[in-house]
Amino acid sequence: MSLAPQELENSASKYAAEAIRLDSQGSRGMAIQSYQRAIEALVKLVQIYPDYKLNKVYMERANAYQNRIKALQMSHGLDDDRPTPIEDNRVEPANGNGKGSAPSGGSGSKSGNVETLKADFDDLVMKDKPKVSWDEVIGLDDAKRAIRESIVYPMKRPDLFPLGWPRGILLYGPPGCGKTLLAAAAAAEIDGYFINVDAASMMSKWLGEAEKNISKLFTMARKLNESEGVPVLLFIDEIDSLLGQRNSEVGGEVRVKNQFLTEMDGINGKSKESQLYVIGATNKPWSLEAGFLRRFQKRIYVTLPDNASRTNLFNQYTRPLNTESALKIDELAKITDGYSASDIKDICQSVQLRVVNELFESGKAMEANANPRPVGTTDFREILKIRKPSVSVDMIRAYMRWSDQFKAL
Ligand SMILES: Nc1ncnc2c1ncn2[C@@H]1O[C@H](COP(=O)(O)OP(=O)(O)OP(=O)(O)O)[C@@H](O)[C@H]1O
Repeated sequence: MSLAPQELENSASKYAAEAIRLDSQGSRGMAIQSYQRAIEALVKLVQIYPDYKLNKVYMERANAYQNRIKALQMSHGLDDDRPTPIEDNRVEPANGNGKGSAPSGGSGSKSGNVETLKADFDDLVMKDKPKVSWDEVIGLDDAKRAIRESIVYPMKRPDLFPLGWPRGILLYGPPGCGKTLLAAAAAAEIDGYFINVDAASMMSKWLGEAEKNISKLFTMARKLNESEGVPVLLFIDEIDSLLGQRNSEVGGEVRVKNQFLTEMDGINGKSKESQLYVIGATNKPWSLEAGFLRRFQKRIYVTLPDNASRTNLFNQYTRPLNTESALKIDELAKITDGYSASDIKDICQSVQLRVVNELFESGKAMEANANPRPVGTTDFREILKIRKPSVSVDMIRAYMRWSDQFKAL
Protein backbone atom coordinates (compact mmCIF):
# COMPACT_ATOMS: atom_id res chain seq x y z
CA MET A 1 0.00 0.00 0.00
CA SER A 2 1.44 3.36 -0.92
CA LEU A 3 1.81 6.32 1.36
CA ALA A 4 -1.55 8.01 0.86
CA PRO A 5 -3.76 5.08 1.92
CA GLN A 6 -1.39 4.44 4.79
CA GLU A 7 -1.96 7.97 5.98
CA LEU A 8 -5.71 7.62 5.69
CA GLU A 9 -5.58 4.34 7.56
CA ASN A 10 -3.51 5.92 10.30
CA SER A 11 -5.90 8.80 10.62
CA ALA A 12 -8.93 6.47 10.79
CA SER A 13 -7.19 4.49 13.46
CA LYS A 14 -6.29 7.64 15.41
CA TYR A 15 -9.87 8.94 15.38
CA ALA A 16 -11.22 5.54 16.35
CA ALA A 17 -8.87 5.25 19.33
CA GLU A 18 -9.81 8.77 20.39
CA ALA A 19 -13.53 8.00 20.03
CA ILE A 20 -13.21 4.89 22.15
CA ARG A 21 -11.33 6.78 24.84
CA LEU A 22 -13.94 9.56 24.93
CA ASP A 23 -16.71 7.00 24.85
CA SER A 24 -15.34 5.16 27.84
CA GLN A 25 -15.10 8.46 29.73
CA GLY A 26 -18.73 9.15 28.98
CA SER A 27 -18.06 12.14 26.69
CA ARG A 28 -20.84 11.25 24.35
CA GLY A 29 -20.88 14.22 22.00
CA MET A 30 -17.16 14.26 21.43
CA ALA A 31 -17.05 10.49 21.05
CA ILE A 32 -19.70 10.70 18.35
CA GLN A 33 -17.68 13.32 16.51
CA SER A 34 -14.57 11.19 16.58
CA TYR A 35 -16.42 8.06 15.49
CA GLN A 36 -17.78 10.13 12.64
CA ARG A 37 -14.30 11.22 11.59
CA ALA A 38 -13.06 7.64 11.73
CA ILE A 39 -15.95 6.57 9.52
CA GLU A 40 -15.23 9.34 7.04
CA ALA A 41 -11.59 8.31 6.76
CA LEU A 42 -12.52 4.66 6.28
CA VAL A 43 -15.13 5.43 3.65
CA LYS A 44 -12.71 7.68 1.79
CA LEU A 45 -10.12 4.90 1.84
CA VAL A 46 -12.54 2.44 0.30
CA GLN A 47 -13.68 4.93 -2.33
CA ILE A 48 -10.19 5.87 -3.41
CA TYR A 49 -8.84 2.32 -3.43
CA PRO A 50 -11.86 0.19 -4.35
CA ASP A 51 -9.80 -2.95 -4.95
CA TYR A 52 -7.87 -2.91 -1.72
CA LYS A 53 -7.94 -6.21 0.11
CA LEU A 54 -8.80 -4.77 3.49
CA ASN A 55 -11.87 -2.91 2.31
CA LYS A 56 -14.26 -5.43 3.78
CA VAL A 57 -12.60 -5.00 7.13
CA TYR A 58 -12.77 -1.22 6.84
CA MET A 59 -16.46 -1.29 6.03
CA GLU A 60 -17.20 -3.61 8.93
CA ARG A 61 -15.41 -1.21 11.24
CA ALA A 62 -17.25 1.76 9.81
CA ASN A 63 -20.56 -0.02 10.38
CA ALA A 64 -19.62 -0.81 13.94
CA TYR A 65 -18.82 2.84 14.62
CA GLN A 66 -22.05 3.89 12.96
CA ASN A 67 -24.01 1.53 15.20
CA ARG A 68 -22.20 2.85 18.21
CA ILE A 69 -23.13 6.41 17.24
CA LYS A 70 -26.77 5.33 16.97
CA ALA A 71 -26.58 3.65 20.37
CA LEU A 72 -25.11 6.77 21.93
CA GLN A 73 -27.72 9.00 20.35
CA MET A 74 -30.50 6.68 21.42
CA SER A 75 -29.35 6.43 25.04
CA HIS A 76 -28.94 10.18 25.08
CA GLY A 77 -32.61 10.52 24.20
CA LEU A 78 -33.58 8.01 26.88
CA ASP A 79 -31.54 9.16 29.79
CA ASP A 80 -29.27 12.15 29.76
CA ASP A 81 -27.20 11.36 32.78
CA ARG A 82 -26.34 7.75 32.43
CA PRO A 83 -23.49 6.99 30.06
CA THR A 84 -24.05 3.95 27.90
CA PRO A 85 -21.93 1.18 29.31
CA ILE A 86 -19.33 -0.12 26.92
CA GLU A 87 -17.59 -2.57 29.23
CA ASP A 88 -19.22 -5.73 27.99
CA ASN A 89 -18.18 -7.74 25.06
CA ARG A 90 -15.17 -5.62 24.32
CA VAL A 91 -13.12 -6.07 21.22
CA GLU A 92 -9.48 -5.20 21.36
CA PRO A 93 -8.68 -2.78 18.57
CA ALA A 94 -6.47 -4.77 16.32
CA ASN A 95 -2.88 -4.27 17.26
CA GLY A 96 -3.27 -0.53 16.84
CA ASN A 97 -2.44 2.05 19.39
CA GLY A 98 -3.98 -0.18 22.01
CA LYS A 99 -5.60 2.75 23.71
CA GLY A 100 -8.97 1.25 24.31
CA SER A 101 -11.55 -1.19 23.21
CA ALA A 102 -13.70 -1.04 20.16
CA PRO A 103 -17.31 -0.27 20.87
CA SER A 104 -19.64 -3.02 21.80
CA GLY A 105 -22.93 -1.26 21.89
CA GLY A 106 -23.31 -2.24 25.50
CA SER A 107 -26.14 -3.77 27.40
CA GLY A 108 -27.62 -0.41 28.31
CA SER A 109 -28.43 0.64 24.78
CA LYS A 110 -31.55 -0.39 22.95
CA SER A 111 -30.28 -0.47 19.41
CA GLY A 112 -26.52 -0.57 19.56
CA ASN A 113 -25.86 -4.21 19.88
CA VAL A 114 -22.78 -4.24 17.73
CA GLU A 115 -21.44 -7.68 17.12
CA THR A 116 -17.98 -8.52 18.19
CA LEU A 117 -15.87 -7.66 15.23
CA LYS A 118 -12.91 -9.67 14.28
CA ALA A 119 -11.14 -8.74 11.10
CA ASP A 120 -11.20 -11.78 8.98
CA PHE A 121 -7.70 -12.99 8.24
CA ASP A 122 -8.97 -15.27 5.49
CA ASP A 123 -10.22 -12.26 3.55
CA LEU A 124 -6.65 -11.32 2.92
CA VAL A 125 -5.58 -14.62 1.59
CA MET A 126 -6.41 -15.47 -1.96
CA LYS A 127 -6.03 -19.14 -2.68
CA ASP A 128 -6.23 -20.06 -6.28
CA LYS A 129 -5.06 -22.35 -9.03
CA PRO A 130 -3.98 -19.81 -11.62
CA LYS A 131 -4.01 -20.42 -15.35
CA VAL A 132 -1.17 -18.15 -16.35
CA SER A 133 1.15 -19.59 -18.99
CA TRP A 134 4.84 -18.72 -19.32
CA ASP A 135 4.07 -17.19 -22.73
CA GLU A 136 1.86 -14.59 -21.15
CA VAL A 137 4.83 -13.40 -19.14
CA ILE A 138 6.74 -11.36 -21.67
CA GLY A 139 10.54 -11.22 -21.55
CA LEU A 140 12.25 -11.90 -18.20
CA ASP A 141 14.03 -14.95 -19.57
CA ASP A 142 16.60 -15.11 -16.75
CA ALA A 143 13.89 -14.89 -14.14
CA LYS A 144 11.81 -17.60 -15.83
CA ARG A 145 14.81 -19.91 -16.05
CA ALA A 146 15.76 -19.35 -12.41
CA ILE A 147 12.24 -20.11 -11.27
CA ARG A 148 12.02 -23.22 -13.41
CA GLU A 149 15.32 -24.46 -12.04
CA SER A 150 14.36 -23.96 -8.45
CA ILE A 151 10.72 -24.97 -8.46
CA VAL A 152 9.72 -26.90 -11.54
CA TYR A 153 12.67 -29.27 -12.03
CA PRO A 154 12.99 -30.37 -8.37
CA MET A 155 9.25 -30.89 -8.34
CA LYS A 156 9.44 -33.19 -11.33
CA ARG A 157 12.57 -35.17 -10.37
CA PRO A 158 13.33 -34.76 -6.66
CA ASP A 159 15.71 -37.73 -6.87
CA LEU A 160 18.15 -35.59 -8.86
CA PHE A 161 18.55 -33.15 -5.97
CA PRO A 162 20.16 -35.15 -3.14
CA LEU A 163 21.36 -31.98 -1.43
CA GLY A 164 17.91 -30.43 -1.47
CA TRP A 165 16.93 -27.24 -3.23
CA PRO A 166 15.98 -23.71 -2.32
CA ARG A 167 12.45 -23.07 -1.13
CA GLY A 168 12.69 -19.31 -0.74
CA ILE A 169 12.84 -17.04 -3.77
CA LEU A 170 12.95 -13.27 -3.73
CA LEU A 171 11.72 -11.32 -6.74
CA TYR A 172 12.77 -7.70 -6.66
CA GLY A 173 12.58 -4.80 -9.05
CA PRO A 174 10.42 -1.87 -10.10
CA PRO A 175 6.64 -2.12 -9.80
CA GLY A 176 4.55 -3.44 -12.65
CA CYS A 177 7.15 -5.64 -14.34
CA GLY A 178 5.63 -9.04 -13.73
CA LYS A 179 6.64 -10.33 -10.29
CA THR A 180 3.13 -11.51 -9.53
CA LEU A 181 2.65 -12.90 -13.03
CA LEU A 182 5.89 -14.88 -12.83
CA ALA A 183 4.93 -16.44 -9.53
CA ALA A 184 1.46 -17.30 -10.82
CA ALA A 185 2.94 -18.88 -13.96
CA ALA A 186 5.23 -21.02 -11.81
CA ALA A 187 2.27 -22.20 -9.73
CA ALA A 188 0.34 -22.99 -12.90
CA GLU A 189 3.16 -25.06 -14.35
CA ILE A 190 3.43 -27.26 -11.28
CA ASP A 191 -0.37 -27.36 -11.00
CA GLY A 192 -0.12 -26.05 -7.48
CA TYR A 193 -2.02 -23.70 -5.25
CA PHE A 194 -1.07 -20.07 -5.42
CA ILE A 195 -1.61 -18.22 -2.17
CA ASN A 196 -1.31 -14.51 -2.76
CA VAL A 197 -1.05 -12.20 0.23
CA ASP A 198 0.32 -8.79 0.67
CA ALA A 199 2.49 -8.25 3.65
CA ALA A 200 1.42 -4.65 4.12
CA SER A 201 -2.16 -5.69 4.88
CA MET A 202 -0.94 -8.29 7.32
CA MET A 203 0.74 -5.52 9.24
CA SER A 204 -2.40 -3.44 9.30
CA LYS A 205 -3.53 -2.09 12.63
CA TRP A 206 -6.97 -3.48 11.96
CA LEU A 207 -6.02 -7.09 11.69
CA GLY A 208 -4.77 -8.19 15.04
CA GLU A 209 -1.25 -9.16 15.92
CA ALA A 210 0.88 -9.35 12.84
CA GLU A 211 3.11 -12.17 14.05
CA LYS A 212 0.06 -14.33 14.65
CA ASN A 213 -1.08 -13.60 11.11
CA ILE A 214 2.29 -14.75 9.81
CA SER A 215 2.04 -17.94 11.75
CA LYS A 216 -1.54 -18.55 10.57
CA LEU A 217 -0.48 -17.99 7.01
CA PHE A 218 2.32 -20.56 7.10
CA THR A 219 0.16 -23.05 8.97
CA MET A 220 -2.52 -22.69 6.36
CA ALA A 221 -0.02 -23.20 3.52
CA ARG A 222 1.51 -26.27 5.22
CA LYS A 223 -1.89 -27.81 5.84
CA LEU A 224 -2.96 -27.25 2.27
CA ASN A 225 0.19 -28.92 1.01
CA GLU A 226 -0.17 -31.88 3.37
CA SER A 227 -3.90 -32.43 3.06
CA GLU A 228 -4.21 -32.06 -0.69
CA GLY A 229 -0.79 -33.39 -1.62
CA VAL A 230 -0.27 -30.64 -4.18
CA PRO A 231 2.52 -28.08 -4.22
CA VAL A 232 1.77 -24.75 -2.62
CA LEU A 233 3.36 -21.52 -3.67
CA LEU A 234 3.05 -18.82 -1.10
CA PHE A 235 3.48 -15.41 -2.73
CA ILE A 236 4.09 -12.58 -0.29
CA ASP A 237 4.01 -9.18 -1.95
CA GLU A 238 5.64 -6.10 -0.41
CA ILE A 239 7.63 -8.38 1.84
CA ASP A 240 9.74 -5.42 3.00
CA SER A 241 6.78 -4.17 5.01
CA LEU A 242 7.25 -7.05 7.45
CA LEU A 243 10.26 -5.15 8.64
CA GLY A 244 8.53 -1.85 8.35
CA GLN A 245 7.94 1.06 10.60
CA ARG A 246 4.21 0.63 10.32
CA ASN A 247 3.73 -1.43 13.40
CA SER A 248 3.57 1.23 16.04
CA GLU A 249 3.71 -1.22 18.89
CA VAL A 250 7.09 -1.26 20.61
CA GLY A 251 8.90 -4.50 19.88
CA GLY A 252 6.25 -5.42 17.31
CA GLU A 253 8.58 -5.33 14.33
CA VAL A 254 11.09 -7.58 15.99
CA ARG A 255 8.47 -10.18 16.84
CA VAL A 256 7.06 -10.14 13.32
CA LYS A 257 10.48 -10.46 11.79
CA ASN A 258 11.49 -13.29 14.09
CA GLN A 259 8.26 -15.13 13.44
CA PHE A 260 8.84 -14.87 9.72
CA LEU A 261 12.45 -16.03 9.95
CA THR A 262 11.42 -19.01 12.08
CA GLU A 263 8.74 -19.99 9.58
CA MET A 264 11.22 -19.70 6.71
CA ASP A 265 13.72 -21.90 8.56
CA GLY A 266 10.96 -24.46 8.98
CA ILE A 267 10.39 -24.49 5.25
CA ASN A 268 14.01 -24.54 4.21
CA GLY A 269 14.77 -27.38 6.59
CA LYS A 270 11.94 -29.51 5.25
CA SER A 271 12.29 -32.94 3.80
CA LYS A 272 12.11 -33.57 0.08
CA GLU A 273 8.45 -34.43 0.34
CA SER A 274 7.50 -30.93 1.31
CA GLN A 275 6.32 -28.92 -1.65
CA LEU A 276 5.89 -25.59 -0.07
CA TYR A 277 7.64 -22.61 -1.63
CA VAL A 278 7.77 -19.01 -0.57
CA ILE A 279 8.18 -16.31 -3.18
CA GLY A 280 8.69 -12.90 -1.66
CA ALA A 281 8.34 -9.80 -3.83
CA THR A 282 9.62 -6.32 -3.13
CA ASN A 283 10.20 -2.98 -4.81
CA LYS A 284 12.57 -2.02 -2.01
CA PRO A 285 15.13 -4.80 -1.70
CA TRP A 286 17.58 -2.47 0.07
CA SER A 287 15.34 -2.36 3.08
CA LEU A 288 15.75 -6.10 3.67
CA GLU A 289 18.40 -7.06 6.14
CA ALA A 290 20.92 -9.88 5.94
CA GLY A 291 18.89 -12.36 8.02
CA PHE A 292 16.01 -11.99 5.63
CA LEU A 293 18.10 -12.29 2.51
CA ARG A 294 19.78 -15.45 3.74
CA ARG A 295 16.40 -17.21 3.82
CA PHE A 296 15.86 -16.43 0.15
CA GLN A 297 18.58 -18.42 -1.54
CA LYS A 298 17.46 -17.28 -4.99
CA ARG A 299 17.24 -13.56 -5.54
CA ILE A 300 15.97 -12.60 -8.94
CA TYR A 301 15.88 -9.17 -10.54
CA VAL A 302 12.62 -8.60 -12.41
CA THR A 303 13.68 -5.86 -14.78
CA LEU A 304 12.02 -3.24 -16.92
CA PRO A 305 11.26 -4.66 -20.37
CA ASP A 306 14.00 -4.33 -23.01
CA ASN A 307 13.26 -3.28 -26.58
CA ALA A 308 12.28 -6.78 -27.75
CA SER A 309 9.98 -7.26 -24.75
CA ARG A 310 8.35 -3.88 -25.29
CA THR A 311 7.63 -4.91 -28.88
CA ASN A 312 6.01 -8.09 -27.62
CA LEU A 313 4.06 -6.21 -24.97
CA PHE A 314 2.67 -3.78 -27.54
CA ASN A 315 1.78 -6.72 -29.75
CA GLN A 316 0.05 -8.48 -26.89
CA TYR A 317 -1.89 -5.49 -25.59
CA THR A 318 -2.92 -4.08 -28.98
CA ARG A 319 -4.14 -7.48 -30.21
CA PRO A 320 -7.71 -7.01 -28.95
CA LEU A 321 -7.82 -3.44 -30.35
CA ASN A 322 -8.82 -2.20 -33.76
CA THR A 323 -5.51 -0.77 -35.01
CA GLU A 324 -4.46 0.96 -38.23
CA SER A 325 -2.58 -1.44 -40.45
CA ALA A 326 0.32 1.02 -40.51
CA LEU A 327 0.71 0.97 -36.71
CA LYS A 328 4.44 1.16 -36.04
CA ILE A 329 4.99 -1.17 -33.13
CA ASP A 330 8.79 -0.97 -33.57
CA GLU A 331 8.67 2.77 -33.13
CA LEU A 332 6.44 2.47 -30.07
CA ALA A 333 8.90 0.04 -28.51
CA LYS A 334 11.76 2.48 -29.15
CA ILE A 335 10.08 5.51 -27.67
CA THR A 336 8.99 3.70 -24.52
CA ASP A 337 12.44 2.88 -23.19
CA GLY A 338 12.13 3.18 -19.39
CA TYR A 339 8.43 2.30 -19.24
CA SER A 340 7.32 -0.77 -17.28
CA ALA A 341 5.20 -3.59 -18.69
CA SER A 342 2.25 -2.35 -16.73
CA ASP A 343 2.84 1.22 -18.03
CA ILE A 344 2.64 -0.18 -21.56
CA LYS A 345 -0.58 -1.99 -20.79
CA ASP A 346 -2.00 1.27 -19.36
CA ILE A 347 -0.90 3.21 -22.44
CA CYS A 348 -2.70 0.76 -24.74
CA GLN A 349 -5.79 1.12 -22.59
CA SER A 350 -5.59 4.93 -22.67
CA VAL A 351 -5.31 4.93 -26.44
CA GLN A 352 -8.44 2.83 -26.72
CA LEU A 353 -10.26 5.13 -24.27
CA ARG A 354 -9.25 8.10 -26.40
CA VAL A 355 -10.99 6.80 -29.51
CA VAL A 356 -14.02 5.64 -27.54
CA ASN A 357 -14.36 9.08 -25.94
CA GLU A 358 -14.09 10.67 -29.35
CA LEU A 359 -16.98 8.56 -30.54
CA PHE A 360 -19.13 9.58 -27.57
CA GLU A 361 -18.22 13.22 -27.98
CA SER A 362 -19.20 13.10 -31.65
CA GLY A 363 -22.71 12.21 -30.48
CA LYS A 364 -22.76 9.09 -32.66
CA ALA A 365 -21.94 6.43 -30.08
CA MET A 366 -25.50 5.21 -29.77
CA GLU A 367 -26.15 4.95 -33.50
CA ALA A 368 -26.45 1.50 -35.05
CA ASN A 369 -23.06 -0.06 -35.87
CA ALA A 370 -21.16 2.99 -34.63
CA ASN A 371 -17.56 2.08 -33.81
CA PRO A 372 -14.51 4.07 -32.83
CA ARG A 373 -11.93 4.71 -35.52
CA PRO A 374 -8.85 2.45 -35.53
CA VAL A 375 -6.02 3.54 -33.24
CA GLY A 376 -2.80 4.71 -34.85
CA THR A 377 0.81 5.55 -33.98
CA THR A 378 -0.08 9.23 -33.48
CA ASP A 379 -2.59 8.33 -30.77
CA PHE A 380 0.18 6.56 -28.88
CA ARG A 381 2.54 9.50 -29.32
CA GLU A 382 -0.09 11.85 -27.94
CA ILE A 383 -0.71 9.67 -24.90
CA LEU A 384 3.03 9.32 -24.30
CA LYS A 385 3.34 13.11 -24.09
CA ILE A 386 1.20 13.08 -20.99
CA ARG A 387 2.14 9.67 -19.57
CA LYS A 388 5.62 9.51 -18.10
CA PRO A 389 7.34 6.27 -16.97
CA SER A 390 6.33 5.22 -13.47
CA VAL A 391 9.90 4.37 -12.52
CA SER A 392 12.68 6.95 -12.39
CA VAL A 393 16.16 6.51 -13.79
CA ASP A 394 17.55 6.93 -10.29
CA MET A 395 15.43 4.05 -9.05
CA ILE A 396 16.75 1.81 -11.83
CA ARG A 397 20.31 2.71 -10.88
CA ALA A 398 19.52 1.80 -7.30
CA TYR A 399 18.19 -1.63 -8.36
CA MET A 400 21.27 -2.24 -10.43
CA ARG A 401 23.58 -1.32 -7.59
CA TRP A 402 21.69 -3.61 -5.23
CA SER A 403 21.73 -6.40 -7.82
CA ASP A 404 25.49 -6.20 -8.24
CA GLN A 405 25.82 -6.89 -4.59
CA PHE A 406 23.01 -9.30 -3.73
CA LYS A 407 21.60 -10.98 -6.82
CA ALA A 408 21.65 -14.79 -6.53
CA LEU A 409 20.46 -16.87 -9.46
N1 LIG B 1 6.37 -9.28 -18.03
C1 LIG B 1 5.08 -9.00 -18.28
N2 LIG B 1 4.45 -9.53 -19.34
C2 LIG B 1 3.16 -9.24 -19.60
N3 LIG B 1 2.40 -8.43 -18.85
C3 LIG B 1 2.97 -7.87 -17.77
C4 LIG B 1 4.34 -8.14 -17.42
N4 LIG B 1 4.63 -7.48 -16.30
C5 LIG B 1 3.51 -6.83 -15.94
N5 LIG B 1 2.51 -7.05 -16.82
C6 LIG B 1 1.15 -6.49 -16.75
O1 LIG B 1 1.10 -5.55 -15.71
C7 LIG B 1 0.25 -6.00 -14.65
C8 LIG B 1 0.95 -5.73 -13.31
O2 LIG B 1 2.06 -6.56 -13.23
P1 LIG B 1 2.44 -7.37 -11.89
O3 LIG B 1 1.40 -7.15 -10.86
O4 LIG B 1 2.80 -8.76 -12.22
O5 LIG B 1 3.72 -6.57 -11.55
P2 LIG B 1 4.55 -6.62 -10.23
O6 LIG B 1 5.98 -6.57 -10.67
O7 LIG B 1 4.09 -7.72 -9.39
O8 LIG B 1 4.15 -5.23 -9.66
P3 LIG B 1 4.06 -4.73 -8.15
O9 LIG B 1 5.46 -4.60 -7.71
O10 LIG B 1 3.34 -3.43 -8.37
O11 LIG B 1 3.25 -5.77 -7.41
C9 LIG B 1 0.05 -7.48 -14.91
O12 LIG B 1 -1.19 -7.92 -14.46
C10 LIG B 1 0.17 -7.58 -16.40
O13 LIG B 1 -1.05 -7.27 -16.99
